[in-house]
Amino acid sequence: MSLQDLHGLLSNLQRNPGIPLDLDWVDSIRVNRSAAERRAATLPARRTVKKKYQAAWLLRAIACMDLTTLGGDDTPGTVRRLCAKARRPVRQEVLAALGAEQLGVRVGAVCVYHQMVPTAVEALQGSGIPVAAVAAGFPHGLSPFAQRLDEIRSSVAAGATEIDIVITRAHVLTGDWRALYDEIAAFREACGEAHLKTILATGELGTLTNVGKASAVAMMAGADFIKTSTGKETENATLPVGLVMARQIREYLDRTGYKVGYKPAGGIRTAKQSLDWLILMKEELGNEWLLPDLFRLGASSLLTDIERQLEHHATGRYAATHHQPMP
Ligand SMILES: O=C[C@H](O)COP(=O)(O)O
Repeated sequence: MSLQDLHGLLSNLQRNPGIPLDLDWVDSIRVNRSAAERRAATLPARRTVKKKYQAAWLLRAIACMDLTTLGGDDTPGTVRRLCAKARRPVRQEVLAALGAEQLGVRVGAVCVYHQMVPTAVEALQGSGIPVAAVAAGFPHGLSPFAQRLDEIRSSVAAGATEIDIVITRAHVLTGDWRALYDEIAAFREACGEAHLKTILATGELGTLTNVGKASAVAMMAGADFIKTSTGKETENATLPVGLVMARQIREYLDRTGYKVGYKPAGGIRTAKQSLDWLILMKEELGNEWLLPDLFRLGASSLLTDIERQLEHHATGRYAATHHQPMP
C-alpha cells in the first residue's frame, strides 16, 4: 500500500461522536507512576526496529508527522517554504536510492497559528495535505471563552480542517471534570466538520492519574485526537505519558467502539525518538495507530534528523545538516 493510499483511508474512519460524561469511570482511573515508567522504559529496549526496516519506519514517521511552525517570528515566506517541504519532505535522490520514489511520501499535516492558515491553505492546494491550526488561546488557554470559540470558527472558515485546542489546565488540577467536559464539547461543536485535536498539556497536569482522567474526559467530550503538549511547556511528550494516554484510548475503544487518534508533540527531535513512539503505538494499540488518521507526531525540527538518517540508509554517509534545509 502506498503512502497516498494510507492518506486516502483518512476519510473512511468514523469520527468519535463523544458520549455523556461518565464520572464513575473517571473516578476509577488510577495510574501508578513507577509502573508506567518501568513499562515505558522497556519499550525501546525490548523492541528495536531491524536495520533493514528502519528506512520504511522512518518514511512512516514522516507520513504521520504534523510538520509544525509555531514561532512568533513566522512569516508567510517561512510558512510557504515549510509547505513546500511538506509536499516533498525527502530529497528525490534519497528516495530514488531507497527505491521509494513511487510512494508519494508527504507529511500528515502542516500545523500553524491562525494567522498563517490562509497562506498554508494556498501553498498546499492540490496536495491533499490538511492544514491544522492551534486555537483556543494556545498555548495557555486563558483567553475569554467566547474568544476561544471564535478563534476556532475563524480558523475553520479560513480553511483549517484540523484544530489543535488547548484545555484549561485548572479544570484538571481542581478535578472539575464537568467543566473540562463542557469546554471540550463546546470546542468540538465550534469545529463542525474539522477534526478536534485536544492538547492536554500533560507536563502541567501534576500526576499521571490526572493525565489518564483528562484523556478519558476529552474522549467522552468528542475529541478526534488526544495530544500531549503544546511544545511550550517545560515537560513535553514523554513515553510514560504516552503509555497512559494510549491505554485510555484502548479503554475508550473497548467501552464505546470508537477509535480516537493520538498525537505526541513537543521535544520530539530525533529519528530514534520517532521510532520509539511508533513502537509504543504498535505495542499498545496495534497497526492501525501507525497510520496518519489515528497517529500524528507533532514536531518542528524532527524532519531534519529523519532526512539525515534516510540519507545514511541510502548512501552509507551522513550529510551535513545544511543539506536538509528547513525554513
Ligand atoms: O505541536 C507541535 C509542537 O509545538 C512542536 O514542538 P517542537 O517545536 O518541540 O517540535
